[in-house]
Amino acid sequence: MIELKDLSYVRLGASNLEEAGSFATKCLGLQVGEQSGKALYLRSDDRAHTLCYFEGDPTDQTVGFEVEDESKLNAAAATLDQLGHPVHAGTPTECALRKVKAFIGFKDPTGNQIELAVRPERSGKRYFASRDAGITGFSHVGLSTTNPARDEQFWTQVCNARVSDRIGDIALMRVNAIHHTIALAPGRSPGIHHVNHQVESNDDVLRSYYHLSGQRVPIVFGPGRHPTSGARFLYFKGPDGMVFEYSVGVDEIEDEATHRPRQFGFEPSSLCMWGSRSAGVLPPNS
Ligand SMILES: O=C(O)c1cccc(O)c1O
Ligand SMILES: [Fe+2]
Repeated sequence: MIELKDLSYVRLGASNLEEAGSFATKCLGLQVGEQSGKALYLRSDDRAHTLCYFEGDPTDQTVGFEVEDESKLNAAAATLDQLGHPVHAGTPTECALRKVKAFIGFKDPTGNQIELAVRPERSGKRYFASRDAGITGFSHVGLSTTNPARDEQFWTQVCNARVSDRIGDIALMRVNAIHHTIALAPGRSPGIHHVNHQVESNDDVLRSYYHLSGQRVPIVFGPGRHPTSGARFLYFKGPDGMVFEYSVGVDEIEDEATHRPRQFGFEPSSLCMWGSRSAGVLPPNS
């Protein structure tokens, strides 16, 4: 079994790197860790980066997860290979671009580009952004799925994710105590559905609602509250249509051994208990 320890980074192709950088710093509230040539490294916590925008195709999107060490990485490569997922071992140049000691890349059954990494770089400097969005960290990703049951099985049976809750057939899955690190989202093609950062308080969610509205950033869902994780949230659209989510107050699963996933209906009240309706984002295109 592959054991994912944590979410490590997302890599997003940007059609206009300057625009992406401006959104990330002035709207989202990330800190530029480093700008090197055609890549922009952005920080949200004490790591060297958690988001990398690179000049390229916006459909080129990758999620990186941390695994324990190189021996676990090698075992993961063997497992994936056995299951018929072609595995690419990161070259030294590719490792340097990700600021990790080693990584492997593969595709999940939908075709999402996934990487497993060891020893992602930390920074001696604390995260300090020029826009105070109240970000406390990088928390989860929504991943497109063309077959929710098949992909839930892959993530739980191969990668040791555990289902915390389901909305219809859509699984919210954890890899540690946090309610979910991976949320599956039905879609027609692979890709990242949304990128979540946690913020400190309800005030931060609402402050951002007004700030982003003023910057003419499209708000696509919320402010609202998820009955599943209990989090208060706001979703908005960034460069090349990528959806970002702020949330605060995501539950932790207290007892790993006894937690049973709850089943929520596939209906709007399962996504927001305050009555907010999404603009085609959740469920996608509805
Ligand atoms: O936080 C959640 O519970 C949640 C539920 C549905 C969709 C999401 O993106 C979520 O973050
Ligand atoms: Fe989310």
